[in-house]
Amino acid sequence: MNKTVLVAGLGLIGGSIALSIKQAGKHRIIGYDIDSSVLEYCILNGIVEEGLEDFEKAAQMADYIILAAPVSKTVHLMQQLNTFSLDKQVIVSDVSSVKRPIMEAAQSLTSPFIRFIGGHPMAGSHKKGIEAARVHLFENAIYVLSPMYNCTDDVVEELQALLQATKSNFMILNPVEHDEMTSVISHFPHLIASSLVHQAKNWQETHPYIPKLAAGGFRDITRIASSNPEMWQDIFFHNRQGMAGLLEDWISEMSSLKELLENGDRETMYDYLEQAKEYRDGLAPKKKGAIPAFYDLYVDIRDQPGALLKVVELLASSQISINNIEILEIREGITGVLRLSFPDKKSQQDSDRILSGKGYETTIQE
Ligand SMILES: NC(=O)c1ccc[n+]([C@@H]2O[C@H](COP(=O)([O-])OP(=O)(O)OC[C@H]3O[C@@H](n4cnc5c(N)ncnc54)[C@H](O)[C@@H]3O)[C@@H](O)[C@H]2O)c1
Ligand SMILES: O=C(O)C(=O)C[C@]1(C(=O)O)C=C[C@@H](O)C=C1
Repeated sequence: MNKTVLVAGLGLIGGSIALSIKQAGKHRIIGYDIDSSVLEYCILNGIVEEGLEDFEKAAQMADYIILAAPVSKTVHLMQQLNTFSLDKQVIVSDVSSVKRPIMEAAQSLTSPFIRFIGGHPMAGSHKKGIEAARVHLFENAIYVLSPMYNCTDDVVEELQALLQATKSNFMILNPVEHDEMTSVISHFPHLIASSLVHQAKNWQETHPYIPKLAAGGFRDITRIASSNPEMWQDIFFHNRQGMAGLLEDWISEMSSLKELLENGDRETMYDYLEQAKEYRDGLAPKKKGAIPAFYDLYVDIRDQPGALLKVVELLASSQISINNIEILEIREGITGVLRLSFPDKKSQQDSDRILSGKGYETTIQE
């Protein structure tokens, strides 16, 4: 009989994990969420086989539990789990963006039936909720696991076998290493993105055309400021010491930059920008990591009605599969460029050849 996976918290992340496990077809999936309309949606759309409003009952049915609520709520769910009467081993994991509070809560788990392995899939979106869940969300992403001391290798391997359905790449990290690195590469950039938006908003009071001038650059660097405030305040709260430390670094870096600007030192400024470019270019999507491993091709489709359909048809007729399509606007409401993401370099290059052969202006993302 198939083992049962309980996903508790069926939003963007829990929903995406449930969808990928369901697609792999090896487990029975049940769901628990504090919001009954989310459970209804999941049942209606076949994301879970059963939705339960009683967490204890759901936990008793499960062989695996994935906790996918906001960080504070996940800590609370872990405390609840510890009081439940369980009668068989259950492997429990979470998806929280901060690991220290989770692993501290894990140390207080006294139930002999629970094996806890912290988890964090390093992919997501600025969207929230079950409607935003996607089966391929974690494909090629890093999935961090932090096993508790009482987890033997076979328990970790068993969880990995389940999460293999997400097609992500596992990395074992301790919670301290995890939090230090995600602070730099995920949490702090979010804080800065929000602060840039506030700066623009303040300037708008005296410069009313600011929003009209907000072009690609501002939109790219502030996309994540459109994320779920509830989730992010929780992350910042649980990682407030890390954030404060990074803010100190940042303020000192900004002071040096200010000096550089005031001194009009063009050569040093050039080096500063060049070094940043080199490092950023080295994070190219094809290198697996925080940025998903896709091979992108940009196709100019301005003034070409029906171009999306034509492009897809051309590639489909050559049996090329596309991982993702995004229509990038050159200006608000004006379609400019298609970003096509492919699973491998060959598909990217073949598509480039086919489309440029048909007169499309294409650019490969290096
Ligand atoms: N959004 C991202 O990009 C991202 C990426 C990786 C990890 N995470 C982590 O994933 C977790 C969930 O984030 P999300 O983006 O899926 O949020 P979300 O808002 O899309 O979904 C959260 C879900 O949890 C449910 N929920 C809230 N409290 C609950 C409780 N006490 N019991 C059961 N269900 C409860 C909500 O009803 C909702 O359906 C967070 O811990 C976050 O740190 C988020
Ligand atoms: O792509 C986004 O919008 C995200 O913010 C995803 C992102 C990140 O890369 O920082 C956000 C939080 C997570 O815990 C993991 C991934």
